[in-house]
Amino acid sequence: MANTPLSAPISVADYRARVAALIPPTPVTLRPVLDCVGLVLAEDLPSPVSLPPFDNSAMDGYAVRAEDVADAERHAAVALPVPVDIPAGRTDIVPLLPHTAHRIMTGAPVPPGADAVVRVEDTDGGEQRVAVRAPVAPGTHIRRTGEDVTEGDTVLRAGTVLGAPQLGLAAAIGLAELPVRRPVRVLVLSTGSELVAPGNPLLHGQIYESNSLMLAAAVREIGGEPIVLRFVPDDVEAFHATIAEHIDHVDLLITSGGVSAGAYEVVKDALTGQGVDFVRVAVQPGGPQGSGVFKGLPVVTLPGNPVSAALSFELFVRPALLAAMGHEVIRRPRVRVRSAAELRSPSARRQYRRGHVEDGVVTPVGGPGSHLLASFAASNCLIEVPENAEVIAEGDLVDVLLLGGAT
Ligand SMILES: Nc1nc2c(c(=O)[nH]1)N[C@H]1C(S)=C(S)[C@@H](COP(=O)(O)OP(=O)(O)OC[C@H]3O[C@@H](n4cnc5c(N)ncnc54)[C@H](O)[C@@H]3O)O[C@H]1N2
Ligand code: MOO
Repeated sequence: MANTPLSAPISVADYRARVAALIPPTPVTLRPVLDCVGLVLAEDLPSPVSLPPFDNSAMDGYAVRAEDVADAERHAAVALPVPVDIPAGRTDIVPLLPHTAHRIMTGAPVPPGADAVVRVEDTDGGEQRVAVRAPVAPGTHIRRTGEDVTEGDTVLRAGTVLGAPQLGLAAAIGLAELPVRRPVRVLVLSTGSELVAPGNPLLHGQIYESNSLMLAAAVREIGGEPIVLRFVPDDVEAFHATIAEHIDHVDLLITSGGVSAGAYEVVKDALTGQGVDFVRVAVQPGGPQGSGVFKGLPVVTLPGNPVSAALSFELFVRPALLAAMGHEVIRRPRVRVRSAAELRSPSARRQYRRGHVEDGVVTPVGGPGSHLLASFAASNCLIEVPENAEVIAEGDLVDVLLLGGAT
């Protein structure tokens, strides 16, 4: 039985801060480079090597002294002996003697004594002797040591979000593992006796369970590791038994459903008086919320209506999880655009409507109902109607949060 009275509504900002305070930063761990995609670097990285590590050729051709081929022309080639062949990967050093050429491949070390590379296209391609048909200026087609990175330079700063170019750079300076904040581990649990796992037949009165999958996907989208516990029935003992075995291995428990004012509010019944506070946030959808620490485990209980659950995750949980993983940018991009339609919102509550923004104009998608998941799935932004606005007129400016996704 749910019997805790709901307290006065608290603001979106205050509730966001409350949830953020629940989830401490994850520990720093060393992970193989490829397992760091999307994670945040925890320490500055000085490069142990220069890049390039040695002067090397940018072209397949011949390493020469520029002065030896200064008179070369298309119809008056300069002929030079080719005593040495330098494929990429050759590690011994054979200096270039004046009036000779070394055949050299892209990426191979330029021999001491050479100051330019002639492209093979500007020669006859000879192997013992080469006819050079064009002059080159000193320095031509040589990639200098340290041109990209100087040994000891900080190449990646703590706080960098690691994508493909950053991970490529880490490998290029010889690192196999990186210090990162490990992904948050989030237990996702849906409740509700009406819920049926997708793939099974439905009886009248039942619906498919979708919140656990949606919330787990949202955790994964930001680089977290969800563990989905498919719904438990509206039964307090089953709820406690279900989470008991995971409680020591996760950073956060997210539940959906069972937090409003009805008679079978299992989440509320199981967690009231156990470190979790149930409150009302001045937002629509997503009003009924709960959060706290249960037996040492941070818990956020989201309302069950699918759009309420998704939006609550978006507003309160997502920024907290991103911050715990070391992200500095934890909010969605916000832009101010014109509304293509009139919007009505309850007073003293911030409303988030689903919308589609394009070319500076946002068009609402679907109504305000928190069961309208298809409208959410067809949106690319959230329209933020402030607490003090009950009507947004067509053509008025509104803030939208860019979600990406549907275009
Ligand atoms: N008398 C009142 N009734 C309600 C109030 C209220 O203030 N007074 N608040 C409403 C609001 S707002 C919301 S939001 C919901 C929140 O209720 P619960 O968190 O207890 O959620 P449920 O009742 O369990 O479910 C609500 C709705 O969502 C469907 N649902 C739940 N879980 C899932 C899931 N995992 N996958 C798909 N769909 C799910 C469920 O079948 C219900 O239709 O309470 C209002 N009522
Ligand atoms: O606040 Mo409920 O979360 O609107 O649907």
